[in-house]
Amino acid sequence: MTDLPVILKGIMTVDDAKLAVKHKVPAIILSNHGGRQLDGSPSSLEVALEIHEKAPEVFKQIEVYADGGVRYGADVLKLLSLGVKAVGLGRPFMFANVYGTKGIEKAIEIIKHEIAIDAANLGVGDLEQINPSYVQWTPNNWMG
Ligand SMILES: Cc1cc2nc3c(=O)[nH]c(=O)nc-3n(C[C@H](O)[C@H](O)[C@H](O)COP(=O)(O)O)c2cc1C
Repeated sequence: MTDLPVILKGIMTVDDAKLAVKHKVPAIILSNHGGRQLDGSPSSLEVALEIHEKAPEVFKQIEVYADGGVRYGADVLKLLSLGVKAVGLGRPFMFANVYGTKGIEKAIEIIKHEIAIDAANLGVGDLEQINPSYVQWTPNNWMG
């Protein structure tokens, strides 16, 4: 076994997020595994929004991370504003890797730049200060 913290990836419901809190899991990753498994499954942003609406305390009780479909700085900011602590990107780096290390470095540079200018345009000088008031949320249309 390992002494490293074990966290749960693939959380897709409010109830499962609450169960993770109950069992004192150190962190969860909201993820539909890049939407590759189940066509029509909600995005991690929609799941984050549902947690924000139904059990916002979860974001304070446990570290919540998210991945899936994050492509632009604004995608990162939307997730962070809901209380997500860290965001993952999968395929963008996989594709950037066609150009090797230089491609990965360029992809990091682009997303960092987008996060910075989008945060500045929002008037957020410090990402620690971002919160749900920065986004006008619309209802989640997922009917799963
Ligand atoms: C080729 C490929 C294989 C993957 N295999 C797994 C896997 O075995 N287990 C898993 O939890 N997620 C897997 N994922 C999902 C990633 O871990 C991650 O959640 C996803 O790629 C993030 O979404 P994005 O690619 O839209 O950024 C895979 C993704 C890709 C593209």
